[in-house]
Amino acid sequence: MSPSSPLIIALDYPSLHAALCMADQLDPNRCRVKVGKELFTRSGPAVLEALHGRGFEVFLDLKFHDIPNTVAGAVQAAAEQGVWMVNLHASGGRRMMEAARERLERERLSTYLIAVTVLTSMDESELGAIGIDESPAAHVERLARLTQESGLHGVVCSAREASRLKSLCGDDFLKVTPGIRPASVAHGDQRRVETPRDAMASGSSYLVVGRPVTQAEDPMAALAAIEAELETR
Ligand SMILES: O=C(O)c1cc(=O)[nH]c(=O)n1[C@@H]1O[C@H](COP(=O)(O)O)[C@@H](O)[C@H]1O
Repeated sequence: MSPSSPLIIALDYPSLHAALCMADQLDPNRCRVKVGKELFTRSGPAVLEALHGRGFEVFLDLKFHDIPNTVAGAVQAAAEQGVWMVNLHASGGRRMMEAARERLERERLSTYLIAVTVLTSMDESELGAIGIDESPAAHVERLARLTQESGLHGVVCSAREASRLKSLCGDDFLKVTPGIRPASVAHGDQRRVETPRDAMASGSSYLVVGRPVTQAEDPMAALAAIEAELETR
């Protein structure tokens, strides 16, 4: 059964063993998990098998960005391994996104396909330095529109943009929001952050939480505090 919780815990660990130690403390009925570049590069598909075997729905976060044919093949490979969700970069463009979506349709694979808009670690000055002269919010909007027109299920954005995207793209278009920081937790490399409660209030569909839980002195207490914060919304 799919968990009703919006929480996705980012298993950003340097080994399969470390990731599974955390997964074994988590309840697949209460959260989903995310496998990212570091863990997948080290452990490969074995980590997906291990997490699926424990009953978790897995978001494979490899943020594909390449020519359409290559990305379509990579998305198919991810979906064939049974992941719940996979992502690519919206900045790869419409043809790339359409090719990936069409491949999933052709193969009758039901994995959620979403696109990263503007990384939550980026602010306006960093966007300017790569030649994008609009605010993060405006650029997120532009890429979210393109993503929706390309037929994907939703986007990764910061929770700060979620409410605008909700009115622009509708309730069913997924807003997956990393950069979640409970009030007392350091922002680290994240720039466009929101607390768990405010992220849900602004229309996020799913909250991606990594270090506030995984690097906490007591990860399970940190997770329980976030769950409690969400319950009092
Ligand atoms: O696609 C993602 O998951 C992602 C997109 C984005 O814009 N920002 C972002 O932080 N992420 C991922 O979300 C997780 C956030 O982790 P913490 O900052 O530790 O909570 C990391 O695994 C990032 O790779």
